[in-house]
Amino acid sequence: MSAQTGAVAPTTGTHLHDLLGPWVPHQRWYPAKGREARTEVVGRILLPWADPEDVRVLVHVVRVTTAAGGPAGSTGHVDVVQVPLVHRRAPRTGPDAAAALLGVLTDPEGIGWYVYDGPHDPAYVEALLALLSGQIRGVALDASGEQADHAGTAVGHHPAGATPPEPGSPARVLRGEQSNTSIIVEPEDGSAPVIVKVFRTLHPGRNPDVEVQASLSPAGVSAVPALAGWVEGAWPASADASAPLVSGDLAVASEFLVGAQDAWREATAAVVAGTDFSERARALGAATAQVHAALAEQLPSRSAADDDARRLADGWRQRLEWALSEADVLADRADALRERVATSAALDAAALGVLQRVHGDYHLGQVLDVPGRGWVLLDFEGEPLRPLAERTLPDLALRDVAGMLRSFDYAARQTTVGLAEEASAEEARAAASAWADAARAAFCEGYASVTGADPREAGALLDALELDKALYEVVYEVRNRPAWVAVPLAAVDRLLEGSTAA
Ligand SMILES: Nc1ncnc2c1ncn2[C@@H]1O[C@H](COP(=O)(O)OP(=O)(O)O)[C@@H](O)[C@H]1O
Ligand SMILES: O=P(O)(O)O[C@H]1O[C@H](CO)[C@@H](O[C@H]2O[C@H](CO)[C@@H](O)[C@H](O)[C@H]2O)[C@H](O)[C@H]1O
Repeated sequence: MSAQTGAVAPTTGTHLHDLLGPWVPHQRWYPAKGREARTEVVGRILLPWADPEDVRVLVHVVRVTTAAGGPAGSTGHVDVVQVPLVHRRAPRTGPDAAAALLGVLTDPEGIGWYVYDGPHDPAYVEALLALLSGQIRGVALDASGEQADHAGTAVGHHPAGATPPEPGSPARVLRGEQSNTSIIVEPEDGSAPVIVKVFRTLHPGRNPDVEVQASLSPAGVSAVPALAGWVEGAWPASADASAPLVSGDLAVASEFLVGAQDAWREATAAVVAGTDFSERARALGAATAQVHAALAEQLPSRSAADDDARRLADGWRQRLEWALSEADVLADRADALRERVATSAALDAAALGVLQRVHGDYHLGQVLDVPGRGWVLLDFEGEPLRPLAERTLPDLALRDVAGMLRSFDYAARQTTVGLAEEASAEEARAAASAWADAARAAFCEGYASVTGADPREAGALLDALELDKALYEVVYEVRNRPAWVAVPLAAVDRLLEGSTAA
């Protein structure tokens, strides 16, 4: 559970793949965890910052092709990931240098290069800041390492009035559970600190995190961090020399919220201490409703049509089949789940109301408690396991409510994972359940205090969205944290038995 370099012994090789092959699968952001996959470098972008004779900052674009099959018969697919590396003629010194070393690469001239994980190497961080402030542009390299014809392969932007930190400002990689890799930059010249999120899985088109921050922060919405800049890139669609370029965002920079504490930590501390969280959950419900209102105002929104109802229902059915193919722990429940989803999928567009841009992967880890500012919502990228095109479609705001209700359940019940079957464990489970019920109810009340409608009135629709989320979570846990799969699995069972809506 770390965004830092995975613990892999450095290797040596004559091809970059010799180093990437053993290292990439151990990284937190590797999209094919636990499955058979092939990795292939399809593009390289040189960030011309350091002296290229001694230090080369290279962003590698790697295609990860996951094989079909596996224990539950999952379908294969392709992910494109960003792997920034720094190649150095001499080894780097410093506290985290050894941990960030992938290995030593010997080039065709017999010259050795020490290859480091970019976010943990100051040369990459400096180049990233130089990109953001427009001091450099990335340059595409072809397979032989020569400059390729493709223009504009990495270009930084920042909003008028924002001043990205100067290259060389002190920086550190955020440690913690993350799908991407974030670097906190705290300039010494008194200018505003920023957090730069380096996207790991790349997608064509505007990243929703960039889009949402660019729309909400100028509109004065303080419950979302201000945008400080972004880096747009272009990379070949495949390793074929004639492959067309695909463009999309490589990184986003936001104001760094100093002294903030995330809601997951606050909530889990409250569970452990047995403290009531209702007041905080109520405020979070109200903040969520306010951000939903701003998203509906700033980005496209419309009344749901019959097509939308069909799309939503198809989405639930597909999600269930995907979850069944990915997680064999669901196999025993397949019939009951198909029956439940078929019932929920008999939807009427009128019951859906308005569709709008939503957060899409809303949970307690996506919210910060900022001193003097209250709850601030982060990470509008949507679910990392869902295709990007789907994540930006107008959707039900209720999906985010369901996400946060699931998260209160997680916060409470993860404390009881692994407890033996004894009386004290039963008591702990009952206390966790009561805590979750109270937090879920308060969140809905807070939401209703802004919109005038309590999300629980949506009844079966809210349950269907929670079930959809819990199925996603089962797959997420199977892939990332198998010890926690019992948490969403218990929710699947409760939802199959009846409603769990608070
Ligand atoms: N603007 C910010 N200020 C302070 N901390 C932040 C900010 N943005 C993100 N973080 C921290 O980084 C963590 C990961 O950020 P997030 O955008 O959710 O990344 P990911 O998409 O990789 O999960 C958050 O949980 C939070 O602790
Ligand atoms: O990395 P992201 O924040 O984009 O989201 C992914 O990872 C989350 C875990 O960090 C995962 O959230 C699940 O676990 C949370 C507790 O760690 C819990 O609060 C959430 O309710 C639960 O969904 C999220 O699903 C995944 O997309």
